[in-house]
Amino acid sequence: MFQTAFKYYKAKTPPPSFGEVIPIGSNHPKLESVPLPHADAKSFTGLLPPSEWKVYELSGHPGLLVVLNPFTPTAQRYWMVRCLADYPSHPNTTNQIGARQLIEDVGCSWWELLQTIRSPVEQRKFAKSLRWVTLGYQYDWTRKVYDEARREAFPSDLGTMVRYVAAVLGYDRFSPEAAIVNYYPIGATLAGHTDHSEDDQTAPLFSFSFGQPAVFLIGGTSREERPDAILLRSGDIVVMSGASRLCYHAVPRVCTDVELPAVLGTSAARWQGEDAALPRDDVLWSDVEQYIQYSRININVRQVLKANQQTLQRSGCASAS
Ligand SMILES: O=C(O)CCC(=O)C(=O)O
Ligand SMILES: [Fe+2]
Repeated sequence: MFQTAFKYYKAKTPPPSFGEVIPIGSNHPKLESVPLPHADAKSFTGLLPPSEWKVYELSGHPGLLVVLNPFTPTAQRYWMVRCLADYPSHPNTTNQIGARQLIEDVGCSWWELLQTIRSPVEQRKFAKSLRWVTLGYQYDWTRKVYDEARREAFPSDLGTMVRYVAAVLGYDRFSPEAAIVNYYPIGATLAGHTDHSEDDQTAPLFSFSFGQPAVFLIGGTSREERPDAILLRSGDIVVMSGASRLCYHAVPRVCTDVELPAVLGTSAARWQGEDAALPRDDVLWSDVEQYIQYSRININVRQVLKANQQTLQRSGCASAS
């Protein structure tokens, strides 16, 4: 059932109908509003006051929470810039092995390397080939484990923001220790999987989406269960907690607004406006904006260790899925 839905939403011809895709923030019968445990929390720069957040639980998927974009446009740009200009830098690992060595040898960032490519065609090709960066505990994709020997500092701004969001949602003890930043050029997909490499599989996953919209499939603990499809747009947050923490999920489609019902408006409205401040003055917003017009970025944050656990248990650890 999961694979059938994945193939349906991935298909180019014929393209899928979005009729059954649940838009966050709508009056959809499957979106149950949940009251915030800490709606009175004091505000945090770049986020709306929690009393204004719209938080839902997806019916049939207990623990699967979605927060309608609580970010200001300036904060959206801030996180996009961090994901492009800062995070793909040494010592973080990226999928671009060749570039990774160059970045380490030359001591530049991925973004700086991108700017040195003069041919627009080659530049876009290089930009589109960035698919992931790991933060904090670096993930070993081959062995499907985190590596105690490669525990890097978790970016403090991201850690602070995630801890705040977690606390507002009632997860005061959540500790951000690893993140996978996923980069999806339009048309890219992420196949069905569960995330079970963490020693603590009870702590929720926090997933932040920026840029172009995506269809996100959430199923059950087996691939036989029929998934639901939700539409994630820039700034939306997904929390996989409780019974949904170990459920199958996938991203079968990253698209542009043109493919979506017009009532949803334009994604760019979520990151345009306010002052044009950027976290770094060596980054041109127009370059970031160009990238984000054909891409989605997802920051997927995990707690790896159990409460009071100091280091990874080398023996345990997860097998592939
Ligand atoms: O891109 C997404 O929304 C999901 C990413 C994901 O599931 C993962 O990184 O494990
Ligand atoms: Fe995942």
